[in-house]
Amino acid sequence: MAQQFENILVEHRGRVGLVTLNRPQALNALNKATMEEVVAAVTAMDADPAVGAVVITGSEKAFAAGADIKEMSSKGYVDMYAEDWFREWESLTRLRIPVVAAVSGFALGGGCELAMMCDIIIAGDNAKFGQPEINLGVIPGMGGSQRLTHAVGKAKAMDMVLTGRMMDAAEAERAGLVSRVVPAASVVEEAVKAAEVIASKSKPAAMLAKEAVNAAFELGLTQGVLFERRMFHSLFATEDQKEGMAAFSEKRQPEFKHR
Ligand SMILES: CC(C)=CC(=O)SCCNC(=O)CCNC(=O)[C@H](O)C(C)(C)COP(=O)(O)OP(=O)(O)OC[C@H]1O[C@@H](n2cnc3c(N)ncnc32)[C@H](O)[C@@H]1OP(=O)(O)O
Repeated sequence: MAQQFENILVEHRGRVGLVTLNRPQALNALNKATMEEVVAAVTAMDADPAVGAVVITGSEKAFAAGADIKEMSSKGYVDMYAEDWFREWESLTRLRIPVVAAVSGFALGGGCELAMMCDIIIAGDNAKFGQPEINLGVIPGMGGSQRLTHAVGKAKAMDMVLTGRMMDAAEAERAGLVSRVVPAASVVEEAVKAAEVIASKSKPAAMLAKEAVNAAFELGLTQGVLFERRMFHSLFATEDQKEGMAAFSEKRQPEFKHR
């Protein structure tokens, strides 16, 4: 049963939390109220032992067409700086459970940046990614210049950020921005299936796997490999490691307790 908020829908499908952006009149443009609702919903899911993974999605026409241009157009520098616009979004990058973005249609500006804050992007074949802020006389402000460059490299990131052009789903997959492309009509179903697979694993292992992969963006190779090894060692303190390895030897499926 979906719970309806002003700008989002929240539901739980087994161990998967599903957040659907729901501002169709503005192509899911990310105003402050939407942002607050998304952050509150996913933060609650992150803290819920019964949730093993989260899916964030939009509509078939738009995942999100960016930050809400109308909301910020009259702001001045002091407003933007003093209110530290977009700082709240950073909490999404501190979520410890895996997050899958199911992207159909437009994922532009803040919409593309929101998708890139997720751990996996599953794109519908109608998806269009872009950082068109240059057309508005500004630049990305929610991490786009950094995360896009990490994802697709300097050549494509410069092309997109400087020209404002959109990348379709096939190009985004070739460039390494998205993990999979599926028919647009089944993007949520496919993302939930992927999230269900993740949520069926040992939760401590999945959380540490996410932390280890993300460490590759922050640490050098030697430190990153050491970090991974220590995390690997730490999992031998879990019941799930005993269960996973016993299940292998006994030729059965593991029953993880997420402990
Ligand atoms: C995070 C940072 C730092 C910055 C940003 O994200 S800035 C925003 C970047 N995004 C954009 O520049 C995209 C803006 N939108 C478009 O270019 C177009 O809407 C479109 C290409 C995505 C779709 O065009 P289409 O003709 O199909 O639809 P529209 O009639 O243009 O839009 C429908 C409805 O939605 C409103 N809309 C769309 N995007 C935004 C937005 N980012 N902020 C506020 N409102 C938006 C659009 O105005 C229209 O509503 P009205 O008919 O009431 O004007």
